[in-house]
Amino acid sequence: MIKMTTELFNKFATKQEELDRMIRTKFNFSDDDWDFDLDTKHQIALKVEVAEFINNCYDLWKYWKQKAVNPDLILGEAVDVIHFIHLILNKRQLSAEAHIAHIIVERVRYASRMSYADILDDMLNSSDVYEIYAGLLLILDHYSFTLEDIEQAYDRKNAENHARQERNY
Ligand SMILES: O=c1ccn([C@H]2C[C@H](O)[C@@H](COP(=O)(O)O)O2)c(=O)[nH]1
Repeated sequence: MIKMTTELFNKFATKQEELDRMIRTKFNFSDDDWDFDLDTKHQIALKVEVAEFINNCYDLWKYWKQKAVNPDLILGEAVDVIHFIHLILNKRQLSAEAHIAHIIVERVRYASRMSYADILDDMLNSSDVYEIYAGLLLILDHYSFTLEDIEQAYDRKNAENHARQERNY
């Protein structure tokens, strides 16, 4: 079972804030723009990444497809979801411990669920970042990814996001 640690949660929160601060400065957004005006756009971004993640976990729901899933693509989409989750959570004034407690509540709720498809369905329909985070970690665990895999993939994508902005992609 993947268990998010306070240490890794804080690391993601900090690296996300560094990336987002650079993007805010580059595109001249005030803190208020970020917290309020851009909120809808952040919600859209999260939903789109969740859908892309689910589309790559197709062996859990595309009963008509036999091709093996691509673990690298699944992990890559998962860390895009994690970027936008931490972007949104950074707007809330809560400790890492409090955030993790919310994730655990959702994980326990999922434990009574029937299938992984039910979890994906919940993630797709949810606007609750804790529910999405808990579902994501359960699905990644199902594919045998570890917390270390997630950390490495996040670090790689975070560096790529900085590089993309440097070259104005
Ligand atoms: O304010 C932002 C905007 C984008 N991203 C990151 C999250 C994803 O890893 C990636 C998605 O970008 P596209 O591939 O959808 O362009 O950008 C942020 O972290 N903060």
